[in-house]
Amino acid sequence: MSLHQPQHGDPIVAIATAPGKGGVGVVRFSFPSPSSFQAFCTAFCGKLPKPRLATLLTLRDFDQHAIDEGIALLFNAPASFTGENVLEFQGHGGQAVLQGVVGHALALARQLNIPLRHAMPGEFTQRAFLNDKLDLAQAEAVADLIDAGSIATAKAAAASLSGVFSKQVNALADRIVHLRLLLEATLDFPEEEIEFLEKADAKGQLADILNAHRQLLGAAQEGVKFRDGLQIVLVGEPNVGKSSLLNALAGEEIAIVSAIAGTTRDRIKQELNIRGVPLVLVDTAGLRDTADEVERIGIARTRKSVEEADLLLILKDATQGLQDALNTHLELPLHLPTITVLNKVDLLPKVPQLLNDVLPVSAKNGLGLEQLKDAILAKVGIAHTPDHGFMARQRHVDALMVCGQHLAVAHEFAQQDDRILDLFAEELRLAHDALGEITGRMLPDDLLGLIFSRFCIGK
Ligand SMILES: Nc1nc2c(c(=O)[nH]1)N(C=O)[C@@H](CNc1ccc(C(=O)N[C@@H](CCC(=O)O)C(=O)O)cc1)CN2
Ligand SMILES: Nc1nc2c(ncn2[C@@H]2O[C@H](COP(=O)(O)OP(=O)(O)OP(=O)(O)O)[C@@H](O)[C@H]2O)c(=O)[nH]1
Repeated sequence: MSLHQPQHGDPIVAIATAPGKGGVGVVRFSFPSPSSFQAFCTAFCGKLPKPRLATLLTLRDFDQHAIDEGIALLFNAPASFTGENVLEFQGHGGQAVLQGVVGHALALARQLNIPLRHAMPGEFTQRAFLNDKLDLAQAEAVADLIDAGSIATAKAAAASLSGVFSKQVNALADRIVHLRLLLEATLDFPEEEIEFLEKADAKGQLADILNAHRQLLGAAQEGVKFRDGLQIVLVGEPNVGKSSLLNALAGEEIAIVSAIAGTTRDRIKQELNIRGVPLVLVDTAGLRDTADEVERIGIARTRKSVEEADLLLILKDATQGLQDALNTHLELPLHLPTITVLNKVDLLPKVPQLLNDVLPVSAKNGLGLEQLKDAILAKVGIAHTPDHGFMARQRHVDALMVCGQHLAVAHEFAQQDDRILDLFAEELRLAHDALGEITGRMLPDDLLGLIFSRFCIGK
């Protein structure tokens, strides 16, 4: 964070590629002012590169020593990612080289009296948002795409980035606006209001809106699961094969995220994905009493994830029979969907006929695992294949919930025939505003700032 308040009007620079070594690394600049952009590019590149044409050049410091050889790519406003004037330098992917490039750029800008500074996290995307290149849900999808831990999650985020989610939000908003306009027009002619509204089928329109809202909310809730991972709680006596099942489920599908250095790995939480849907398996064996302070914190967290769980997997040992009582000291939420899994059926002479919701598997030889995966996704209501879903955040679901509450009140008003049209209209306005929070049309600046500050630098 810089000491002074960052100005949206400053030119910014950042290394756009991930820290570490890579074949190629990219330094990206965004300039609001075309004149300082031209002055800077000419000095920095030795000549002004042609827009959108890869230009090979050697960057030199003030003593004419080479800093790096690379490719410059220039985009004039507004046809760029940020909507401003953008210069990219694609150099060699080492931190010393790239930091050298940035350092030289800052020194050169100082000499030219151009207030170039390091970009804050998310600032490039924030500018794209401010310049109407992306709406807020799309900008958030940029961060989610980068964070995606599986191809399926990445596809869902890419769908949101391309506007699949935003389009549906906007379509719903348009329908509400249409009805609002009708109501406003009617308000001016109170004598004819009832007849007028009946003719225009205001109730029918509202029913359609409620329907569209319900579908969008469902899809968004699914989208949140794509993003945050489904919480699955695994319970079972010692030795029934919890670890074995986990490994078997993980197989080659173990989440890419868990391999990223720096993501803290709870022993009792395992991230994996099933058919590309991210899951967090919470092993309740970790929920024992302990005097250890750190462990206690971990346990408190685990308890919380149990409370928020989407599914309970009860694992039993087939050689022990189904009868044994589940001895768990956990108070498990009763409303949780449950699947009982009978493990080690390979040890039985034949696979038993079982009731619904009890699945025979063998973690050892893989029997029943595909059915278990189907059952898990079905139980938690992931109906869409990742190819058709989009990614969403809890923030979006919350806004859709608020929208739904206002639509429900509007619906009640619509059932009454006396003079409450203005209340009906007001509820529609509030429903509409809630949708505006998703696309960023109705969000205060500080909240916007908070959302973008969670991006990585250079994004
Ligand atoms: N080198 C490079 N690769 C990148 C990015 C980048 O900024 N630089 N991106 C950064 O995230 C992503 C691509 N996103 C981009 C989105 C829009 C525009 C752009 O220039 N848009 C203009 C022109 C559109 C056109 O030519 O069709 C515009 O919207 O007006 C560029 C990149 C991933 N790859
Ligand atoms: N035959 C057979 N053995 C299994 C199967 N699954 C697990 N086992 C064996 O059962 C034993 C216990 O398995 P684990 O996966 O360690 O069980 P756990 O529930 O994680 O055990 P705790 O960590 O003690 O709670 C091991 O010897 C496994 O090889 C199975 O499907 N078939």
